Amino acid sequence: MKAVVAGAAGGIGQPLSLLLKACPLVDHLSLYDVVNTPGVTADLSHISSIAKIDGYLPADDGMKKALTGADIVIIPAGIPRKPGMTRDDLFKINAGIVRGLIEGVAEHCPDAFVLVISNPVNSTVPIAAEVLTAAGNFNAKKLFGVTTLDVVRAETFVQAITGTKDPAQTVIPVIGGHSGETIVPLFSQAKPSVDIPKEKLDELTKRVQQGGDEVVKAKDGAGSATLSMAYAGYRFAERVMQAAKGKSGIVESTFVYLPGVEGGDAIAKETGCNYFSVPVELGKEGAVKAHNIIGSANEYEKKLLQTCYGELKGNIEKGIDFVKNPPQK
Ligand SMILES: NC(=O)C1=CN([C@@H]2O[C@H](COP(=O)(O)OP(=O)(O)OC[C@H]3O[C@@H](n4cnc5c(N)ncnc54)[C@H](O)[C@@H]3O)[C@@H](O)[C@H]2O)C=CC1
Ligand SMILES: O=C([O-])CC(=O)C(=O)O
Repeated sequence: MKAVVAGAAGGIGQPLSLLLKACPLVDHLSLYDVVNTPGVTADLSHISSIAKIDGYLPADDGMKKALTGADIVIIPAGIPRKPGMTRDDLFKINAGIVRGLIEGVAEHCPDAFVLVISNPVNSTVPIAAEVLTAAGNFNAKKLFGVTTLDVVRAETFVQAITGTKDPAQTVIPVIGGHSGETIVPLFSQAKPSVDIPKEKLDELTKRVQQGGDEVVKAKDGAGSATLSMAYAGYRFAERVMQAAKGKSGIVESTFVYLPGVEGGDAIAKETGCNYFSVPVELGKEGAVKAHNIIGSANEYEKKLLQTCYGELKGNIEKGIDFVKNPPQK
């Protein structure tokens, strides 16, 4: 299993690379960034784990060297938010960064699983799909927008109510997109079920929707969530790798191109969105089945979903348009 982190020297990239270096599922870890990869690579190379490690800068065909032979590419490259910004404000810079990296994926490792962390995820995943389609090798089963941090936050924040010892034992689907009101936690579908007092539900839901803002505000100009994102990104990557190696029964909420995944068409029809985060069953080939749990949402959640659809559709169209009608320089 060769794993690549693109944006490896950044706030997310470094701790994510650390977790992957220590992961027994990874045989070879390649780091890619436009700055500082030699230092991060040298540092991690002293860790006595299985994974062999190398790192590259753009010079001397660095992207090609990093991506060639990759089985999984995780992308946290791009600028993070500062207070007062929305994720959509990152589009101008990050859209081009993701497009460039995905062009590299299409050329050097078209069969790899691709996990997009770079914001705005609601638009960068459609960008990735369009670039891969234009290159003639888009496989929707292998392209994922990483929305695991929303799930991790829901698990964590609900603990104040459930009082469970281990928050990760409560599974809460978080569906929709990855920004503000497009993030829809379905606490009614928690397993085991949780009983949330009516007066606390709104506050809890908003905290999950605005979890990113909470960290941006606390970091006060020094960026957004990096450590919790590295944890969440690693958790999702680990599950994709476990499924690829044959482990069955893994289901994770992730942002996928619905028409390309079994069971996705009905969800796309119902939501009017071709890209949506839903619980997805993972297998050797990637996303093998999208679970439609929208019908089970309660009235409160259905209202949240109605708000989600309109904004998400606009974000998706913006990403598609960026590739189909590139802005003039
Ligand atoms: N999906 C999610 O849940 C989350 C997404 N994010 C997003 O992740 C992205 C990264 O955040 P941070 O690590 O905090 O930012 P950062 O600025 O600390 O790191 C980004 C890294 O990307 C590198 N980079 C820039 N252009 C590149 C290119 N063309 N090729 C390779 N590397 C390139 C930079 O040199 C830098 O090292 C942001 O867009 C942020 O909004 C952050 C938290 C959660
Ligand atoms: O809020 C941000 O900009 C970073 C992010 O996506 C998150 O923490 O969920």
